[in-house]
Amino acid sequence: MATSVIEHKETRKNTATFKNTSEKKTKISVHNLNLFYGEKQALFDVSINIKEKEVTALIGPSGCGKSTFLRTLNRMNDLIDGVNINGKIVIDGEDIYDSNDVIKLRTKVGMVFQKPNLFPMSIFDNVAYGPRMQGIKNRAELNRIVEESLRGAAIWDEVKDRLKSSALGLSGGQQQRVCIARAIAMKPDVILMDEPTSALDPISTLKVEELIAAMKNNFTIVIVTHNMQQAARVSDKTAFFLNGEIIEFDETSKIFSMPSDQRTEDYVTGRFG
Ligand SMILES: Nc1ncnc2c1ncn2[C@@H]1O[C@H](COP(=O)(O)OP(=O)(O)OP(=O)(O)O)[C@@H](O)[C@H]1O
Repeated sequence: MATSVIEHKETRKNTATFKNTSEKKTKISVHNLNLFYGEKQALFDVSINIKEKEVTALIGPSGCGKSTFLRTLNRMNDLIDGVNINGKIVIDGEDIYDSNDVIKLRTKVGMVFQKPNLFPMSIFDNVAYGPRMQGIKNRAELNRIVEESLRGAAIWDEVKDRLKSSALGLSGGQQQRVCIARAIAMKPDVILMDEPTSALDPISTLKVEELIAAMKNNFTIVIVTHNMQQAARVSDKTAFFLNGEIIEFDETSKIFSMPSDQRTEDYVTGRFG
């Protein structure tokens, strides 16, 4: 009898612990977001809560608004003429469109693009570029940040003996990991990735995918991908976009095995897109 009470208590304790660790904080909260390129509406009433330290994949056919949505999260669309946005994007409790400090926002929400876009300078200078722009001049401090960031991007061992060489001499896959190191060097909370492996060979793709999986311990990651297997491999949650709307957003395992909407099912099973 006594044993069964203890067992019961143990079970309850374990359940409570499990519940606490599985409830992650919302990092990015998007409410009724609409975006127009001039007259043309590209996003329709998009609402989504993105959890901290998870990987969220954005999938959907070409032209459905995935990249447009991704770029709203660090206001990259502000750079495009004629863009109009309404709705709300709240990161850590602040509406990002309320502040004029876009530089602060882009420090907190970093970005990695489809093609590696390193500067024509050394590996070291590429990674140190952002911290230097922030005013860090101390050599030891810069050395530490560069090493830490390259380690964080799982490329330190490959480049540690050639930090002074041109970054453009690296392979495409290595360049993309240095781009990730360059993003990490700014100590962001969130990293946006727009099809980061679409220009890479399968082995480099695998390395970047492994890296993304490891990075979610430290960052909130939102990734646009056309590759269904990639979304299934790296992400915790998946949002399916169609014609500028989110049709379904759920656990990745559910989206790929038991989606609620027929259109999601048609897309993930390759019936269109
Ligand atoms: N700078 C722009 N000016 C005008 N229209 C744009 C601009 N960028 C994107 N669009 C339009 O907005 C819609 C959404 O495009 P977006 O690039 O966000 O889609 P996507 O889902 O990321 O596509 P893909 O998978 O092909 O990259 C498309 O109709 C596109 O033509």
